[in-house]
Amino acid sequence: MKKYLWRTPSMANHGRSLKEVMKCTTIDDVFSIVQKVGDGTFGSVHLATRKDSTKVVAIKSMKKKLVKISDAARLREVHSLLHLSEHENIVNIFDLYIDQPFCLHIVMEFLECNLFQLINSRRGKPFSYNTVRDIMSQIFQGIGHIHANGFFHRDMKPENILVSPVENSDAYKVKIADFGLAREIHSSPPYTEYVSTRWYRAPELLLRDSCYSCPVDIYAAGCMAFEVATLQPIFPGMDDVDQLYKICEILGSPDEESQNMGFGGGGTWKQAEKLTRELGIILPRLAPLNLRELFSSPWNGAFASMLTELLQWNPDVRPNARKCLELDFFSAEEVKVEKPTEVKTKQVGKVSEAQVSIPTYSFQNIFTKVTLPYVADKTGTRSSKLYQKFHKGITGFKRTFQKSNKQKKGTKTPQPISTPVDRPPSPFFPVLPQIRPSTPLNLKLRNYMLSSAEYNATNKSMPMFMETSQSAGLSQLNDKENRQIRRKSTDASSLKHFTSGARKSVPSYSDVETISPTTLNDKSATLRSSKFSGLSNGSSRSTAQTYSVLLDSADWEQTSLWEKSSLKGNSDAQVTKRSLKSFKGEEADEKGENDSKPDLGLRKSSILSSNILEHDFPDFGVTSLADTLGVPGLPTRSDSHVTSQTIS
Ligand SMILES: Nc1ncnc2c1ncn2[C@@H]1O[C@H](COP(=O)(O)OP(=O)(O)OP(=O)(O)O)[C@@H](O)[C@H]1O
Repeated sequence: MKKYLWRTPSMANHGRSLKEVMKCTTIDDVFSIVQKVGDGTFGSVHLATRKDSTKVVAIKSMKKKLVKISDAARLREVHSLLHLSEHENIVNIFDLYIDQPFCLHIVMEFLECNLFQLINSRRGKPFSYNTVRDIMSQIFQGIGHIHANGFFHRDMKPENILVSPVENSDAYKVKIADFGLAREIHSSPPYTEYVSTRWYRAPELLLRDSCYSCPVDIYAAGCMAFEVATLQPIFPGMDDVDQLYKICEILGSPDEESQNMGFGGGGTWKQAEKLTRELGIILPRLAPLNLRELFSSPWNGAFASMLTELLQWNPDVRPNARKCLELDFFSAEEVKVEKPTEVKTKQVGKVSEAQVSIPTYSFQNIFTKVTLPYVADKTGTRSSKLYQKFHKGITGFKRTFQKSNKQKKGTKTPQPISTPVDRPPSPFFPVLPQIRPSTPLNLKLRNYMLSSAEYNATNKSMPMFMETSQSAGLSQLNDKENRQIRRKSTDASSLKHFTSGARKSVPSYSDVETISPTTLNDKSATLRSSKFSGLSNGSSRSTAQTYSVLLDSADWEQTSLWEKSSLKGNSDAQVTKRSLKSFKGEEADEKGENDSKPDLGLRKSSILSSNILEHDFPDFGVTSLADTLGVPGLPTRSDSHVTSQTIS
């Protein structure tokens, strides 16, 4: 069947409406598809060339078919693209095409990779101070333009920032892409509460405030600034609860008492109390870490101050994009550094008694154990290589694999480290093994786990994170299925409330609920009691200690092996697998019930809440479960959770 296309007139003049679409020829007549360069929740992106010229473009083909042509105008992405004027830090759109079964194609300028791929390609080698500044400045200029045009993006994350190296320089051209969630500032709230990717989700979104606006983009930019400088995410939460906990650990809790216990935290935010009460959760009371103390020079100056400004709990006090560009970080004179400055962090001294232990926040640790057999390019310049290869007519790029100089004769060639399962290998850069993020939480959890083992050995009950007996916490807001799961778990359990301000006996949490494993009559109880039976008697302490030592060693291969063997013979292996599948939303997918991929994070959060074990010990629980199935047990970046792309 011959497919016809409709296309808009040139997008050079923005502000046109889709009524002007024109019927034209088939897409194959216009473009030659070279290869796939990206795959997101809503669209797959291909590198292509126009047949009538050598022009290189990227074509994003939306996965969901339109029912009728006019539906295209209702898509957020199209709506915002049609209304945004051109800007050098916003990806430029050339044309929109709709073919006959009403599939929408967005033809746009092609950039070599996204910021996440660029960060990965650094293989642990930090960008220079000036490069970080340049990248962030372009991001803020782009955000400023979006906001000035009356929109906010709502899904700022490294994957949605496109980057191309500038020829003959170590600078990058940076452009914001993916307006699939963009919303008009002056549209009336309430807005969808569940938007944006978790790691970059602002506190107001995490706490389900339905009246949010541009500051969500500023907060996300703050998270990205940290990531560009340190090459690792600042808050890699495994679910929404874990996300909030990680934020509290670094920014301190948003109440006055906690903020007064340290310096340079995320400030106070009165609204948090109301929102948490409505959600039925209690935030842990943690003192802030002083971001300035985390970094070494020159990062501990204007850069750390900028982070403190951007990552504020209260959205109303976060600076707008224009003010961000006026911050010292951008206005200071160029920092002359011969070599890229490593973002080294040092151990922070005790801030207050409220913090049981303040961990060493060392970025160095996570890089030392990883062998990296891939090389990107001997010269380090990628742009020219890409275009050279491209123009020679090579349609696919093979990753180069080089023998290490240090390799001894006769030893085996190191094998490439497998790439993360949720991310296709980048065609341009080597994809590095997913490096286990290291935040203070890991260490805290270790301490918590050990102390909990000790605690449980005497009390024979498990602490439950953050939920009150009256509420189902964050999970309560989720879909019917999750409410059922929650009810099952709550009904079956006898919840007993006890408060313990003594964080030394049950570390990390101020208000803790206990739930007896013996009274839980569901799968999660079986799972949990079998999994943690070890922790409540003497022998299991050594298991926890072994695990702790392994984690300390940062030898993830050994740790993973140990985790696997510790699960061996577990009669609940099937339940475990099912549990993981359901938290990944796979069961629903298999049944075709999860078409629009709604609320995976909440689903996960909810199921984790009902299973409790992963909540209490994310490292212990989730990593083991995931490794059993052969998938990385890390919080994944792939969960961009949105309910709908159409304008409601
Ligand atoms: N213009 C472009 N040039 C090069 N690569 C691109 C371009 N646009 C998108 N990509 C690549 O494709 C990936 C997916 O694109 P995009 O984020 O627009 O899709 P999506 O379905 O909206 O994703 P998400 O799951 O974040 O909603 C990006 O992360 C990027 O790597």
